[in-house]
Amino acid sequence: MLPLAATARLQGQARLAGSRIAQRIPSALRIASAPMARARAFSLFPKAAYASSASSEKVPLSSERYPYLKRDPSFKKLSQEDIDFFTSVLPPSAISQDDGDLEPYNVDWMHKFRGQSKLLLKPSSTEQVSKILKYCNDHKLAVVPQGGNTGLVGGGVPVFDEIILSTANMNSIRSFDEVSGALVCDAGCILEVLDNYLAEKGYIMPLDLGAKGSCHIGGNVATNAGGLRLLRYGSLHGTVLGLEVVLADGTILDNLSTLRKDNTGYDLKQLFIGSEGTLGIVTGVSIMAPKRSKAVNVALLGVSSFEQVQAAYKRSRDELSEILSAFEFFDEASINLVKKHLVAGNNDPLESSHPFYVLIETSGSNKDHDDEKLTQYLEGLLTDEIVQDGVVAQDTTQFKNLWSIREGIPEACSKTGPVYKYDLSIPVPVFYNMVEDMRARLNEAGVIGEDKDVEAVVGFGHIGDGNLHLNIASKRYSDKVAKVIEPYVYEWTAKHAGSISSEHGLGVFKSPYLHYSKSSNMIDMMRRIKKMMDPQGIMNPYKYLPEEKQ
Ligand SMILES: O=C(O)CC[C@@H](O)C(=O)O
Ligand SMILES: [Zn+2]
Repeated sequence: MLPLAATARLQGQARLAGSRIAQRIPSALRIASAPMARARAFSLFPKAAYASSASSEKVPLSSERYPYLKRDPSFKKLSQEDIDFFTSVLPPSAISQDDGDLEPYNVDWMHKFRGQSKLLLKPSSTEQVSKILKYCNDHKLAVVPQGGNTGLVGGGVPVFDEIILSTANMNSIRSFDEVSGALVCDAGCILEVLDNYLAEKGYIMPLDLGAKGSCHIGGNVATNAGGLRLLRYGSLHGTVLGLEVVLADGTILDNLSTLRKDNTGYDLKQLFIGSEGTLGIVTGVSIMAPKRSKAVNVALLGVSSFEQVQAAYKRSRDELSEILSAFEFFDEASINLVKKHLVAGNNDPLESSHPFYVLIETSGSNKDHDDEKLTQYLEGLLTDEIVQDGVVAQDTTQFKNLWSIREGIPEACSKTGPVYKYDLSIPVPVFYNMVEDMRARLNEAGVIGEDKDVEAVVGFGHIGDGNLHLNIASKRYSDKVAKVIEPYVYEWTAKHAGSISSEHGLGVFKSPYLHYSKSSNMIDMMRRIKKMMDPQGIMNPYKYLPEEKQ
């Protein structure tokens, strides 16, 4: 078997019969270094943190954009007495009433949602969180919990004058068990910091997101973040072992268990995973870290149709199943935006453009074995003309560069202005019909183009998780555009028995549409749970559950 380097550049040769494959590989060998040099050009943009470069000044108030939202008059307005109480609990450095300080906490990173909070609290212990919530509950002061503020549905920023309770000062690792891999940490630990800590010990965080440099693990849990390797490690509903949560009335639910198996009573932690801060604040997390793989490979492939993307995925499950750790796809419109907005020059790791791209990652324990498996798989795809072209990363820099293209898509989409973002769970065979339908609808409405409201309609996502990301990158908000997209996108999803949010959650953006994915009995049950756990409704109001019709 040829070493992996031999397939560093895989050139599709449509007329090549299977028996002549051996002749093709040596020719691939000869050009192995050239495309990788091009791939290096993709390292030019920072991706350590999600950061929007545009000014946040022009972001309209959420209450203006969503006029149906009305401040609940039963919530108390802040008084000096309240400030005096918080000053007795927290040091001065952990309290801010300054509009300038509050700006990045009032506005989400996409610059789509703006709240009007006048108070930011940054407790550093669970006891402080408990005292704050008890006080807020007793005085009916509304609270929005906030982690790294990388959410995509306006769930982590206030709508009106809710007090912002940030977990930024709660960032200690409490314990790590090097035998079982159980990690216990504060909610405000940054995902990437945790992953780097575990890397030194030969472990890995079981989730990975483009926002890893900024997002907090508590926020990940509260939103049930999915990410790039859910295919391999499963969802947080499986990997979280225990949680410490402060309830609305200040009660501390201490369940930072590190047990893998615990069959005693209702599994309450599951209720908080994905509850978006509406039932309580996650202050501590216990999570199962898997062993870090010793051999990791990444390949980027150019594919001519979405049918072929599916064929490549199906085959990867047959041929790479035990080492497959990510299978992502994106369309040409996605890479075009990355090239236009994030990469200097018009570099491309592949020789020419393709309608679709697939990024495959394998993570195993035996490099030779994995190289051989991946090589066989890629050769098969080429022989059967499932892919047209491809590169395999040869070192860590190239590995990062290839991932940067995929991880850079959300940032590239937001470069010219607001993005209409949809994260849909729908059957993979109809994935791309959604994107094409939407493109056709917007074209027909005459809103796509250079001097029009919409810059591009892009489709990408986690094929292995059945999760499509549909992004409509725009230059400005427009009612006309919004009406072409919604409620069509939700109706279409419901028609295909899908979910209107596969991983980003509901927040303020999707809560009115919950009925497209959940029955009225289920929504009713959710309301009852909310009322039982937060009878005053102080926890992250105006979000998650649709407004109750009076
Ligand atoms: O911005 C998006 O629509 C997707 C963000 C994230 O879930 C991703 O998969 O990159
Ligand atoms: Zn995603």
